[in-house]
Amino acid sequence: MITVDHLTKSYGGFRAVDDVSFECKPGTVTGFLGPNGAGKTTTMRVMVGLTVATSGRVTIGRHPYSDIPNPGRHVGVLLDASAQHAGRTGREILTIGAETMGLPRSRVDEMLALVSLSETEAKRRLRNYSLGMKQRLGIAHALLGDPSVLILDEPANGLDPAGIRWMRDLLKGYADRGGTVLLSSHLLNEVELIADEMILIGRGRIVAQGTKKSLLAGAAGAASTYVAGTDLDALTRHLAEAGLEPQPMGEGLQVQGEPVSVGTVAARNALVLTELREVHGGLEDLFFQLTEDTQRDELAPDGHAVTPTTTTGGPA
Ligand SMILES: Nc1ncnc2c1ncn2[C@@H]1O[C@H](COP(=O)(O)OP(=O)(O)OP(=O)(O)O)[C@@H](O)[C@H]1O
Repeated sequence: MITVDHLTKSYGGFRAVDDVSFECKPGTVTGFLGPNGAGKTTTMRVMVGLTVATSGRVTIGRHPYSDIPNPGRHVGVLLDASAQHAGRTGREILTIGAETMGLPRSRVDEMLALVSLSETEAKRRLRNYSLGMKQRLGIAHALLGDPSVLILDEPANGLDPAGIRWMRDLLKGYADRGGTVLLSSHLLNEVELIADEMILIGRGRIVAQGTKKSLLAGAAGAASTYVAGTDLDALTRHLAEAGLEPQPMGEGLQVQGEPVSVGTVAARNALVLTELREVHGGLEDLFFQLTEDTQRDELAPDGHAVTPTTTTGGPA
């Protein structure tokens, strides 16, 4: 169980994470979603003791990460797949991790097999790894100590579609065996497929959280209708008169209203329809809806991005 309790992290006067609270439960994959700069990495860095919180706290299994002896045996962490010595081979990186945690060498071979890195690839130096290979190695490193909690920052970054499917199955299997997974992403459709629970963050604050179903159910106005017919001009006119705001979409129209309202307008005016279906905004639409006023980068009148005032000196 990961518990984030009223966590705030400020850099100077700028709040990168602003009073954030949530829990990640055993047996579930929690997706931590937000646009660039929303505060995901900062939250995860505080979780694993790399950044000191300004206020609030994070515990993993009721203990702060820094109090956990031999933490790699309890918490698997992947924050930056490139943050390893570029001159070491994949096998060397895993071997050092195994030695540090007091694990047998055989664990290295097991992990290489699990993430499908071949013997030849394992002998290559990290600087010659592709991004996807680095991610696989990072996941192997996170799983090395057979932890019960996984904290992964953008683990799908750089994976090809087959790699994403592989990771999805891996993490789902891990959660099904009782593991706790927190993974961040700004690519919502990836997380949508993996996560049981979602936490949406924008500008350092949580804007929504819950299961995918409950989030979509709570999204006002997410559903609209797609309609096409033999006389699109007449259809557009009658739908507009009925206040249904038709907009061209593909071969037909997208309408703000239920299919039954659209069908009724068509029937009253003897219009032939060739298609009529509800259009659901996915999680992505919901995400944009919820974060549209929390986008971190605003444009100055001259078109240059205005970035918040931050301080970078001193310990993070
Ligand atoms: N050491 C630091 N000093 C000053 N500002 C920082 C520092 N670390 C992070 N920030 C700022 O905090 C905000 C949150 O950054 P963070 O890396 O947590 O975002 P993120 O949600 O992980 O974004 P991304 O999806 O781009 O990785 C950003 O505006 C960032 O510039």
